[in-house]
Amino acid sequence: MSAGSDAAAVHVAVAVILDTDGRVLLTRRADDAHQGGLWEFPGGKLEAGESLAEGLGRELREELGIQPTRTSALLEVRHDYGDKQVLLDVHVVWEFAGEPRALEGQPMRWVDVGQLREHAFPAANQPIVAAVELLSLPAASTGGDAGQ
Ligand SMILES: Nc1nc2c([nH]c(=O)n2[C@@H]2O[C@H](COP(=O)(O)OP(=O)(O)OP(=O)(O)O)[C@@H](O)[C@H]2O)c(=O)[nH]1
Ligand SMILES: [Mg+2]
Repeated sequence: MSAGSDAAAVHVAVAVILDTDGRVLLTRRADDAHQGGLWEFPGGKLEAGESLAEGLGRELREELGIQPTRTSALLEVRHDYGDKQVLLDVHVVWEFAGEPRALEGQPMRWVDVGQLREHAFPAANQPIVAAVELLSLPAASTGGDAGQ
């Protein structure tokens, strides 16, 4: 019937948030959430009638208390978890206002791009990690020296 269609997919705004050193902000999903206990890029489901920019801004305000001020589209990922289909609309947040705080009590950490693969992510995130590794970022963030 609707094979190949993603009409039933949940549309999710996902943010790859960078600091001035080119590190990436990760949060960990609650144990009882879908894909619980895994690391994620902050974000969440769009509400009815909401644009991507509105949804991204709302989710980052709710989860972290920040406001994105410079963003660009990175990629879209469609993934079927079996119990749920998602469309991840991924944007890079190059600049933001405010200081991120884990407002929902979620574990949160800044990681160098070279450390991303040390974290367990939902399966849909693998192409996101690969795309982030290809971004042009400060050399320190790509691992190797790891000096702070
Ligand atoms: N935020 C986020 N969601 C992801 C990622 N990867 C991934 O598969 N998802 C999936 O996207 C879906 C929606 O994300 P979410 O649970 O953050 O939505 P939300 O913030 O609106 O949560 P809520 O329903 O508790 O209000 C979940 O099924 C989640 O498993 C990711 O990197 N970040
Ligand atoms: Mg969320």
